[in-house]
Amino acid sequence: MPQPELQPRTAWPPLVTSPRGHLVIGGADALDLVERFGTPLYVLDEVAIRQRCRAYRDAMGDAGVIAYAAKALCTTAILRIMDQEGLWMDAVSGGELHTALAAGFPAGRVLLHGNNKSDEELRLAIETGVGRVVIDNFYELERLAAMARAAGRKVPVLLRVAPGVEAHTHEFIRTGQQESKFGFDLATGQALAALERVLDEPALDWYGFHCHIGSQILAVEPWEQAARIMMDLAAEAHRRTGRVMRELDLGGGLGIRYLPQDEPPSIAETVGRIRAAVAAAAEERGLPVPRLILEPGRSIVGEAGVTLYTVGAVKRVPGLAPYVAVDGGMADNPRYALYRALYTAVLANRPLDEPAERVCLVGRYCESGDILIPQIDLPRVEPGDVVAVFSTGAYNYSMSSQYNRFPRPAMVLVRDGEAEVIVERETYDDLLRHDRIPPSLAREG
Ligand SMILES: Cc1ncc(COP(=O)(O)O)c(C=O)c1O
Ligand SMILES: N[C@@H](CCCC[NH3+])C(=O)O
Repeated sequence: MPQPELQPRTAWPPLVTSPRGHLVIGGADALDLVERFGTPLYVLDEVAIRQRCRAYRDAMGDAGVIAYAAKALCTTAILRIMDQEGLWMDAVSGGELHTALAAGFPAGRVLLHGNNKSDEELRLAIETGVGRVVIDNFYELERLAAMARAAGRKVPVLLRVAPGVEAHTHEFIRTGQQESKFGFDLATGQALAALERVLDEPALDWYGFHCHIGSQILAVEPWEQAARIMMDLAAEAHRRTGRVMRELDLGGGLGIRYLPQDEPPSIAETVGRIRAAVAAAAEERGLPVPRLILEPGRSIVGEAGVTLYTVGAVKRVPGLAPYVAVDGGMADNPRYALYRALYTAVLANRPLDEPAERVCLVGRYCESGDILIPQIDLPRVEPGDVVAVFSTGAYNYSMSSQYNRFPRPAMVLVRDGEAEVIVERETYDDLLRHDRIPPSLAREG
């Protein structure tokens, strides 16, 4: 049988090894983490997260604010870090807002998103005084206005617009196209109609427009294009209403490195070029430069995360790439199943060994699509090896499930070799927490 040509061991992520020859994450020996906390284990490098927060803040300077998109990874400890780093936060549900409040995150620095916000969510936003409600549609606009009036509040708002920018990313994570479910349509004039309605409403305080073009974007041009489109809208709004847009929110979406060959633009370059594009577009249209808001999620926490798994069964069939099954899978990382997203990995217990075979890394869920990495070159894998999958900090835990009744993994935060649990490993009893056997099913006798 012809053997595939194996890729040499990757130089990225820069592999740091311990004196025992194991992978080091945030100064900690990965095998020590496994011994203490078990697998599967989400490991987050605190220093890497804080560095990215600072890179964003430094690049933004006094031009605006960075609102961490909590959908990428939302736990109280993570939001505490975002608060300490002086970021705002983008919450997309009552649950994320509740998590923020539980973490002591100031409501005044929260933006509330959502294309179908419930009355309860709008009420919570009004009562807690969130910094901005990003209105998505007319139905929400009228309900928010009525609730704000009833509460005697003036609610600060942004209007979300579908700008018609096509970002080159998976269609399921593209959001800026005209036919998107999110936001007021630009082409048919709905965005301006919404603005006129908001300006008529004393209980709503209009700050500006918002758009988000997609996620895992690896070029800056789509934001530059969005900046021009949104400033055209601001100019038209000014002509029609005489009102100046004070803020422009261009959403999140900067991509990260999942594979060695991925080359996302840096945070500094991305924010610098977006700032320049907004300033130039404002000047060309004779408008003041609006305060800029960006909402990065993945690019803050994605590369800071590594998931550790223990290898169990290895199925070797002549003529087929071996299946290497680990003790997690699509329920802790559904991104291959959802988007065919690719990852890279090493054996954490011997990361410097040269690859010896091309394997398919699968999970333990009862689905053939339960694949973590369809093809990866690894040293000859044995049961008991520990696999480290890189760049799992974003949209892994936040999209995890208890499918097949496997409890969710724990999450630890590491810094300078010290590890602390920030999400406890779920137990079998946790799986039963919301189950009820109703009286009609109670056993007789
Ligand atoms: C409105 C909005 N803002 C911010 C984000 C964060 O995106 P990312 O994690 O790609 O930076 C998203 C998700 O794509 C979003 O829908
Ligand atoms: N969940 C997606 C990104 C969608 C972001 C939310 N608008 C992912 O894992 O890539």
